[in-house]
Order: sequence, then C-alpha cells, then structure tokens
Amino acid sequence: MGSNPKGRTTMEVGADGVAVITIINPPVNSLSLDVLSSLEDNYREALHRDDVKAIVVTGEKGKFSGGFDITAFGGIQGGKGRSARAPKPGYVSVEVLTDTVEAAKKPSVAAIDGMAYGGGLEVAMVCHARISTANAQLGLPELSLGIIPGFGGTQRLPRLAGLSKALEMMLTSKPVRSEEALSLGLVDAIVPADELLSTARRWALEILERRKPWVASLYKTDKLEPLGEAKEILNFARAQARKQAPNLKHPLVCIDVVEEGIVSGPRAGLWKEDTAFQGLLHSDTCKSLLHIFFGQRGTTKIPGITDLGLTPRRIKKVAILGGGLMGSGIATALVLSNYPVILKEVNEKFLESGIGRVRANLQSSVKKGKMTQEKFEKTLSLLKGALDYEGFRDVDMVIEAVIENVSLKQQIFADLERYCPPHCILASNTSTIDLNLIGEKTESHDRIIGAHFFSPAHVMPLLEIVRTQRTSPQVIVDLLDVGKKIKKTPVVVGNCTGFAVNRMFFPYTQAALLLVERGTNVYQIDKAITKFGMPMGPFRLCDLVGFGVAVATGSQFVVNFPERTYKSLLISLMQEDKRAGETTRKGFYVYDDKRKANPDPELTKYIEKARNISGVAIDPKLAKLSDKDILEMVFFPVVNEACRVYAEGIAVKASDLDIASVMGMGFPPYRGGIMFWADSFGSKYICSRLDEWSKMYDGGFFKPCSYLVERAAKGGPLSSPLEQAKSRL
Ligand SMILES: C[C@H](O)CC(=O)SCCNC(=O)CCNC(=O)[C@H](O)C(C)(C)COP(=O)(O)OP(=O)(O)OC[C@H]1O[C@@H](n2cnc3c(N)ncnc32)[C@H](O)[C@@H]1OP(=O)(O)O
Repeated sequence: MGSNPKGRTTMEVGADGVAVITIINPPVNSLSLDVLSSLEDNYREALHRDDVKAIVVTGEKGKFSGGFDITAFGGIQGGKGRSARAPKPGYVSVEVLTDTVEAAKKPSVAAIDGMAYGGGLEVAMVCHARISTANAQLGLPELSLGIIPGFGGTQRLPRLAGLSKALEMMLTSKPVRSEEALSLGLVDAIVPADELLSTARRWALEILERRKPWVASLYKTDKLEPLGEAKEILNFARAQARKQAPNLKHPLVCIDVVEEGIVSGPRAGLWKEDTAFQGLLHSDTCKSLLHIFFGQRGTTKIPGITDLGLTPRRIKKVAILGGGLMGSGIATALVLSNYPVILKEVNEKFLESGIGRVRANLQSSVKKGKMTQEKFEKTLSLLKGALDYEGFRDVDMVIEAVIENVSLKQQIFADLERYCPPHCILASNTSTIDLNLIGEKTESHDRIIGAHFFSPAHVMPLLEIVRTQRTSPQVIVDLLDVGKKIKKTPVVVGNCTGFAVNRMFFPYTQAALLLVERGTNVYQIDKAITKFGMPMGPFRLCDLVGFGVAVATGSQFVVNFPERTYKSLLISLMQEDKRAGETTRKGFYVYDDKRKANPDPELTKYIEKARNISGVAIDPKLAKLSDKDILEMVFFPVVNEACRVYAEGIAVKASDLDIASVMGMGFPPYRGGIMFWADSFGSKYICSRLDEWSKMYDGGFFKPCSYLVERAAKGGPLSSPLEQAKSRL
C-alpha cells in the first residue's frame, strides 16, 4: 500500500466468531488497488485466525461498492504522469478471489446495501451467499466502459442468474433491483437495512453449520442449459450484438469469454476473461468511453460557479409557455420528476393539444410497461393548463418554449417580469436566439438563462444551459440542480448564435449539401455517416426535424456567420414543391405507411436545379468519394466550428463539447466526442485537409479557423486547456 492509500477495508471480529470486512473508499467504495490489497490482507488474516469462524463483506454507508476504481484505469493504461501498477495476470481474479476467498474453509456472506456494481458485484458473487436490502442494485456495467467484467463476473453471473439473463445484464449494462435479484437467485434473502449485518452474520454461521447451502458459484451448473442450447443462446446474443453495435468488438469478446467457460470449464473461462480484460483496457473504445464517463461528471464542475458554495434553491412549481412539441416534451420531463407544472397556451385548442401531447408521452410509457396506470394518473395530475398569467404569481421557474420569433419572445419576457415573483428564474428554450436580445425589454438580466432541451425533450439526455454575462451564479446552480433532478446531463455554455450544439453542428448539413451539389450521392453520404455510428445521416436528420426548422435555423447562421455559411437552395426548392420532410412523407427520402424511409429517384431533378443556381458543376472526384473522405469532409468542418466555440470560451472545457456532441447530436460515445475524436487525427492533418478543400471548393466554408491553424503550427491536442480564451462565461 502507498503512503497515502486510496481507500481501505477494516475488519472487526465479533464474539460470535464472524469477521466483518467493510469496504471504505468514498464516494462509491470503489475497489482501488489499495482497497483490493487491504481486502486481501484482511482475508488472509481472517482465514488464519482461530477466533474467526466465518466472514461477512460489506460496504460503508449504504453502498456495497461501485466496482473497480475507474480512476486507476488511466495508470494501468500507462497515461502520462500516472503510475502504472497493474496486478500480475490472474492475481485478483484467480489467486485471491477464487483460490483464497471462494475456496476457503471458512464461509463468506456478502451484505449488500445500495450499489453492487462491476467488481463490487463480482466480489459479492465470490461469497457463498448474498443478503441484500430492498434498496440494493446489482449489475455488471463494464461493457459501458468498453471492457468486460474482469473479476470472474462473466463466469459466475451466468451460473447464478442463468445464461440469458446474465448476457442481458452484461450486454445492456443495466443493473437489477433486489427483488429481481432474489427471484433470479442472485441474492438469497432481502432484509431491512438495520437487520442486514446481523442476518448476514447468522447466515454465515449457518453455512458453516451446514444449515444453509455452502455454494461456490463458479462451479454451479444447475442454471446452465445443456451445451447445444447454451450455444444457441450465445449465437443469438452474438447476432443481436452485431446488429445493435456493429462497430464494437467488446460485446462479442464478452460472449466468447462466457462461451469458453461453458465449453471448457469455468477456470479456463476465468483465464480467458483475464487476458481479454487486459487487452480491452488498452483499446481506443475503452479510452473513449472512459473519457465520456469522466467528461459527463465534469460538466457540473464550473469554475467560478459551482465552487462558490451556493446551495440550489428549491424549485416547487414550474410554468411552461407553449405546448408545442418542445413545450410538451419539457412538461413531460418535469412532471415525470414530480414537479407541478402549469402549461400556458394562447387558446383552448392549442392548450388541449399541448396537454394531449404530454398525456400521449406518458401513455407511451404505460404501453411499454414502464409505468403503471396509477402512476400515470398521479403524474398527469401534476399538470395544469392556463390561458393567462394569473397562476404564475407563485412559480419559481418559467421555461418559455414558443416559436423562434424575437419580438414575441421579448414581449413574453416583459410580461413574465410583471407577473412572476422577483426570485423566479426566467428561462428560454430558444435554440439559436441571443438571450440578451430576448431580455432586452426587461430589467431582469440576472435571472434570464437558456434552458435548451433537445427533441424529444423527455427522452434526449442533454440540457444545454446558456448563461449570459449577467446571469447570476445562483440561477445557474438552481438550473443545474433541476437538470440533475430530471435526469439530464447539463452542459453550461456561453451566449452566442446557436450556442454550442447547434453551432458546432450547423456545418454538418451544409458540408453534405456542398458535396451533393458537386455530385456525391445523398444516400451514400447518409450511409457512410451511419456506418461511422451516428444514429442517422444529415439528410435523414433534415427529414426528421422538418425543412421548416432546418431553413429557420439555417437562416440564423447565414445572418450571423455569412463568411462561412454554404448557401444551397436545395432544401428551399424541395420545400416549394411541398416536400418538407417526414411529416409531408417526402423529403430527401419518401416515407411509406410504416414511416420507413426509401430513396427517391426524383431527388435528382431538385439537385440539378440547385446545382445550376449555385453555378457549380459535378466534380468527378467528389462523385466517387470513399466513405472515409465523406466522413472527413462532413465532420472536419464540424471540428473546425467546435474549435471556434472552444477558443471563444463558449464552452469551459473541450470535454463539455464532447459531451454536448454525444448527448445532443448522437455522436458515437465510443469515439469519445467530437474534440476527442479530432485529436485522434491530430490538428495538423485536419488543418491541412480543410486548407486543401478550402482552395479546391468553397474558400469560406472550409477555411480552418485561427485556433486550429495555431494548434497545427505548434502541435499538441485541440482539447488541451486554453491559456488565454476570451471566456464569455
Ligand atoms: C474488474 C471489474 O470488472 C471492472 C470494474 O469494476 S469497472 C467499474 C464498474 N463500475 C461502474 O461502471 C460503475 C460506474 N459508476 C456509476 O455508474 C455511477 O458513478 C454510480 C451509479 C456508481 C453512482 O452514480 P451517482 O450517485 O450519480 O454518482 P456519480 O456522480 O456518477 O459518481 C460520484 C463520484 O464517484 C466516482 N465514481 C463512480 N464510480 C466510480 C468507480 N467505479 N471508480 C472510481 N470512481 C467512481 C465518479 O467519478 C464521481 O466522482 P466525482 O464526484 O469526482 O465526479
């Protein structure tokens, strides 16, 4: 153990002869190398001592363990400035957990309250029985980090919970609650928290006295299907994994490792797991997903705001203006987290449809079995409709979600100032309009903030919180807290046209339009981008959001960034012919009754017309671009804009842009987000390619920004901290 150990375990031996070993490593009792070494020492002592008959393992303060210490992965991967001290192959999994703990002549029982994740659950599964509270959650979420369980989980979970359920738990990374764990046989009993330790102690002694079964889960076989059947289940899981995540290898590795244990025996499985775990730990996928894990937790750490010691005020009631798609989605998200909400509309008809949308959103959860009818009624009862501002006198927060019209928004904010109490937060869900402009007719600039949700608002995980130079830190802290309560990942950004997400991604569609006008095939572009891992390509996305929205937001960029906006008339030409996207069943694709998108040969005539208006010709090189080139020509302009956003201080950290791209645009998390991905190419390469295209095609659109040019000249990652950013925050 180092001089400054990171966590420990303690051991207390009671008069009953039971040694209780407690994992102590706040905040989640993770298994650092120090904890593991202390656990091993305690075990060896307990097994050696004559006064110890049995052992109970538990975690401090209502948390069993959040798993292996993820912060140690960087060191094991050999990152700069970190100590690399990986245990020797098989040491923890085989030597300590299997051959010392599980094989011991003294029984162990895991006493589980709260989380038992990853390595935490694996330690619990090595024990000869598991007792939990009703509050416990058990899972193996390693695949969400690009690795597989490494302490025997791939072998023991199928033997305890059955092969199909174990595969489901590992491949989805979703934990189960204690009742389900009990029905699966993963835990042996559920008891109240204040009886957890006493029951576990008694249980351990009863195992010793052979009054309860002494189970070594590694060698259990009763839950495993005969080999042929097991292979069918494994092959089905493989096919599903290939379909759901074609770019990822580690789910297939996980299935292979499980299979090895079933075919060649669990010890062979343990060794294969150990080797595969070590290999995956060094993969790009794991590094990217770890970056996302920490980046996501980093978004709520904002220098000069969250370090001021402010406590979030309690938001008891929220009002929403506008019951359209966005307003009703936001209302759904809020009532789902128990916030009473007033939804205001301009007339009965609109109000009724707004409330109808919230009802439909909730009903869809009931249909999917995710919500009971009783909960549905209770949740919907939190929503009240309004046609005037009378009910706004005691609201703590208003979120305006009306159409993107500056003068309308200005009028609304002036009204809000009159009707809402002085402490009330005045938020706008605008996706592009400058907040200073929206608040121009008020004196309340310190409580004006952007709460930019993404559609559908009750589903999409990102909340872009936009602050102006005058927004008070208290209001930011309050909105961060609301964001957490409604289970969104908040990213705090500065005020500018399009903020961070829409601004970074405006070149996405534009680059695709530029290519199409010069001969690249629409559907090949969408295919290449989807293959890369985006949920859909730029054209399918345009169809989904609708051409009306695409043109309205596009025009904001034309006005604000004319020198680098690619002006194509393709979308407007199609719109003139009443092709406006999925809602009109025709856009870049045609949609059948089941809303399936099919390519449309008629598209050529619009492309030709747009090409003539733009005065460009088909470029033979662009007409047969490789997928790799398509990817670079579409995404490097996005990287370029992300660099501008970062250099202007719109985002505090480059990792915030990574999270914004993943959560707001569906950028594949296993590629680490836009800036992290860009750094895998290096600034020099990206800059030289943009420069080349800038000379060949559209000067302004591709021109590398000064930040990129500077980084390319000096070398070094695009995401390294800014020394002299003119922060707008
Ligand atoms: C060999 C083994 O098979 C390999 C493994 O075990 S890999 C690890 C498997 N475990 C996991 O994947 C769990 C990851 N953690 C989580 O999902 C969530 O943090 C949690 C559900 C445990 C808790 O969630 P929540 O209460 O919302 O708190 P959250 O903000 O996420 O985490 C609190 C802090 O604990 C840290 N933390 C969480 N899990 C950790 C872990 N396993 N190791 C180290 N730190 C961890 C977070 O980074 C965060 O730190 P911060 O306060 O400095 O930002």
